[in-house]
Amino acid sequence: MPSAPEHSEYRPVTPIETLADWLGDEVAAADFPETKLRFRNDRWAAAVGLDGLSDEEWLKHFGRFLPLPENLPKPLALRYHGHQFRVYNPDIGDGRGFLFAQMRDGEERLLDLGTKGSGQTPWSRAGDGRLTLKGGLREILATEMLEALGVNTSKTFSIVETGEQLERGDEPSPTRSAVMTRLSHGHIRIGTFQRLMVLEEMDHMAALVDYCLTQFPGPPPPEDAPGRDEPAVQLMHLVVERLADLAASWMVAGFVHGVLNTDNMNISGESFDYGPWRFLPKWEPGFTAAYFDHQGLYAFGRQPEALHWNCGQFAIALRTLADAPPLIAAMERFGPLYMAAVGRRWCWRLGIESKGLEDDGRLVGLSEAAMAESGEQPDAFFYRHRGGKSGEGELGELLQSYTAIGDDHPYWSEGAPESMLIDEVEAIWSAIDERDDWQPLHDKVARLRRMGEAHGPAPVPAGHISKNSI
Ligand SMILES: Nc1ncnc2c1ncn2[C@@H]1O[C@H](COP(=O)(O)OP(=O)(O)OP(=O)(O)O)[C@@H](O)[C@H]1O
Repeated sequence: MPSAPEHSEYRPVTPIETLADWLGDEVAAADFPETKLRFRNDRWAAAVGLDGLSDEEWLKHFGRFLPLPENLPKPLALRYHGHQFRVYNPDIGDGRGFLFAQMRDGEERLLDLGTKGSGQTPWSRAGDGRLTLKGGLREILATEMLEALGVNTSKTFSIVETGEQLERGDEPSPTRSAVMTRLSHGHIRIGTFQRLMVLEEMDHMAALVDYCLTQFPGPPPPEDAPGRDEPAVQLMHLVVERLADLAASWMVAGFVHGVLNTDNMNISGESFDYGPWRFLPKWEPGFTAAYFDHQGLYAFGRQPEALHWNCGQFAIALRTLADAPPLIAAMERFGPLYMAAVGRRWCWRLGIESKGLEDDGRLVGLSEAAMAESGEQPDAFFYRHRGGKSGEGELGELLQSYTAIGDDHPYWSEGAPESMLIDEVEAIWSAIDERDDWQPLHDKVARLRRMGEAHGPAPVPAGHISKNSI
């Protein structure tokens, strides 16, 4: 069973303070016409000592963003650039969000509370700075499902409905508005580094490398890695390790993120920004989530390559601080790390003990072929084969050679796996939209958390922080 952090004391800290002058711009939250509490993540609130807040206090914090945290004078809209669908865009940045507060959890890990839909900033361009309620709902569903499937994801901490009518091209409009608060270890993106490279702010880049190494620590590079004493090289290795594992975790979850731009890549390795995401209805590498992804650039099966490409952009930014060969050596680890992580996580989801790269790789390949041929929905496949059960032919034989980890959670014998297909997402939204009925959402979240309990913690790369330890 995952263990809860030792204590739950809320201690505001702002290690970002020393970088704030050049990393962001102070902004104010929008003055919303109303604030209605729609979702408070009490599980994670307990982990950071905020579960004692009354609903009224909660709304003040996460609807009005008051009082301002003691050490962070004002909310900070963070500056960044990024490659969007491989085209460099220097005009982005937090256009509808800001860093609201920083805390440390019971294990001294940094946690950020960031917002989405909290109003306009210097980076809003033509945007209204708002988030739709449906967008907020989709963030809850994606993060809860992914957390239960062992993905290192940001957490949806709060959704407050804000009483505005928004116009959107991709939702029937006018549509309801919301402000979200997101909990994650950090909000430093690959695009944050790209911006510093383009603006030739080398001192800032070095300071940001130090910040990331200190706040999101991990193991040192392998013994034989060239340049392993260089901070930039160390950070490169950590990001390669994290993103290889992240890519693997999405594949094992059957998840298609949809928008794998470099501004959506967190240095902490956490998955975040859930827009047009989908879970696979069947095993199909070409399955594309975003209606605007006409080339299928971020299709399900291309996600590992997309993250590898993004690591390349990170290396190019760090090239201003380090030589190329050590950065290339780090990049070269992505493929093998990804393969190992897929095998490890595949076995974890099947409830069997890993047998090492070769057998696990074969198991993954045979499973993929079986799903592709039968059209079986991936959640159903993993559930049916849990503990190495079932399976015909070569796959069945191989599965039988694995040792089951032994499951005693009732979830595994109820016969019905949880999934998160688009029809269910739309049905949950319809209940809210048509009848203001939030019960289907709360029921779904409870079932997903139960599935998470049944799975237990996923294997993560050695020495890395994982926030799914509640
Ligand atoms: N309604 C909006 N108003 C202002 N800016 C917006 C709006 N929607 C998106 N943006 C900005 O467009 C860029 C890309 O949007 P994207 O959807 O990737 O980010 P986001 O979802 O707003 O934030 P995050 O990446 O933190 O989840 C970002 O700079 C974002 O702030």
